[in-house]
Parts: sequence; C-alpha cells; structure tokens
Amino acid sequence: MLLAIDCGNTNTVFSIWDGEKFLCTLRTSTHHARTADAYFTWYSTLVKHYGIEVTITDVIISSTVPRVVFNLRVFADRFFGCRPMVVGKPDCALPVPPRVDAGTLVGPDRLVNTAGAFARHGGDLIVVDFGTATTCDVVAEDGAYVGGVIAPGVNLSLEALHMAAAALPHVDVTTPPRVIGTNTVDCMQSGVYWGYVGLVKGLCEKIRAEYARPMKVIGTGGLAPLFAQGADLFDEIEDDLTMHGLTVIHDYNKKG
Ligand SMILES: Nc1ncnc2c1ncn2[C@@H]1O[C@H](COP(=O)(O)OP(=O)(O)O)[C@@H](O)[C@H]1O
Ligand SMILES: CC(C)(COP(=O)(O)O)[C@@H](O)C(=O)NCCC(=O)O
Ligand SMILES: [K+]
Repeated sequence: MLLAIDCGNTNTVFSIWDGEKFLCTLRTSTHHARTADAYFTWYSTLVKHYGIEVTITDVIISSTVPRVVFNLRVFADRFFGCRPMVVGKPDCALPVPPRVDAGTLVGPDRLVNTAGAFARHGGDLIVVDFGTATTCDVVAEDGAYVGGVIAPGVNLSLEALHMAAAALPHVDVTTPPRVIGTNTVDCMQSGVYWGYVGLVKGLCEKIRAEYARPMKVIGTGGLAPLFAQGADLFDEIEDDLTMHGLTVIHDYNKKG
C-alpha cells in the first residue's frame, strides 16, 4: 500500500492509499528536526488508534521544505524497507513537465496539484491553494504547469499584522459579519477575509484575460471552504487534491 506524504511549510500530512481510496489522513506540524523515529512513533500510534492494519510497500513525498526530506527518507527505509519517490528529484518523472523559465525550481506542491487537477478535470485550469502561501497554478491544455502566482498566505498576513503593529492582537481568520468592522478584531478579519476574496477574484480574472481561453478554477487547502462561503470563487473545491496528485505521480512512475 502507498503512503503519500505532503509537507507544506506549516503542516505535514500523511495519507494511506489502498489503490481506490484514502484510508486515513494524519496531520502534524512541519518541523525539519523531527527524526525518523519520531515520525514512526506518531504514525504508528495513530494508525493503531484508527485500527488500520496495513503493510506500506511504497512511499511518495512532496515537500516544500527541503530539509525535512532526509529524515523522511530514513523513516521510509527504516520502517517500511522502501526507497521513497520524491517529487522534484530526477528519478521521479512528472506526467507532463512544467514550462517555466530555465533554472526555476517550481514548488513540488504546485507540480503535484497540477498533476492531480489535470487527472480529474483535464487542462485549462487555475488551482488556488490556500497554504502557508496562497498560490495560483495555471495548468495548460496538455496538463503542463505553465506558471502562476505566489501571494502571502491568509494566516501569514494576519500574523504579520500582529507582529508589526503593537496594538493589533493575534486573531484567527473567519467570515466577518460585515465589511465595516466596529472593533479591532472585526476590522482585521474583514481586511483579511474580504481582502483575500478580492485578491483571488482579481487574480483569476486577470489570469483568464491573459491566458485568453476559458478556465475552470479549483480551490484547495484547509481554508478554501471558508473562502467559498462568501463569494463565488471556485468551480470545485477539493481538499484532497494534493494527495490525489501524489497518487497520480506515483502511478505514472510505477507504470514506467
Ligand atoms: N481547516 C482549517 N481551518 C483553519 N485553518 C486551517 C485549516 N487548515 C489549515 N489551516 C491553516 O491554514 C494555513 C495553511 O495550512 P496548510 O494548508 O496546512 O499549509 P501548508 O500546506 O503550507 O503547510 C495554516 O496557517 C493552517 O494553520
Ligand atoms: C510557494 C510555496 C512557498 C507554497 O508552499 P506552501 O504554502 O504549500 O507551504 C512553495 O510552493 C514553494 O516554495 N515554491 C517554490 C517557488 C515556486 O514555486 O516558484
Ligand atoms: K500546500
């Protein structure tokens, strides 16, 4: 069975794929100093808790944090006796290579989102991922990643306000009741929430105009559903898109 691992700058997600469905999704914070033994302690406790008894034969990793890959490789080797595929490494091929400026190292999460979204929807897509950063990935007609947008993430923006302004508290993102806030917290939440609604709308409009073909917009990442509530931003929301992309890339490499 396949263990798919997606390390973002904030969270690391493990998911077990039985060939048809994901049996579980386990989440921990991303921390480069976490050892292989620590990963296994956490993993084995949770799979036991969920009553999942499976043999992992394959591991695929996508990591936006290069330093975590070493310990994850040791984890795969020591506990499952396998050599993981690592997205972005030369021995892990992509179904369609990206078309970007020479020397650009595209974030593996964006390549994985591209593969996952193309497998489900075909081409001419914008994938909006609300992670540590908010990214738009443009997927061409043939399934190639052809560029996009990197903007600060939602929580990062709220945190930056708190860090930089003495009188601004730490607040969580939520849908504010009104645009015009009548207290500090509502003002901050309005700025970030409606600001991001406008940012995503505006970016998608401009991407569509520049790309000059009809495009479908797919939202993913933990905060996508929150943003779908307030506005008509996405054609689809898929919180398992990155995991699905990992299974697509794994299959592609297995089949040679
Ligand atoms: N369901 C959720 N509700 C609220 N915040 C979330 C949820 N899922 C993730 N987040 C927050 O959104 C941000 C991005 O998370 P995530 O998508 O896991 O990022 P990354 O993939 O970059 O690690 C983080 O600050 C995280 O705490
Ligand atoms: C843009 C990102 C920081 C997003 O990472 P995430 O929010 O998923 O942690 C990551 O995809 C990355 O480091 N990209 C490298 C540069 C690029 O994609 O062009
Ligand atoms: K991500």
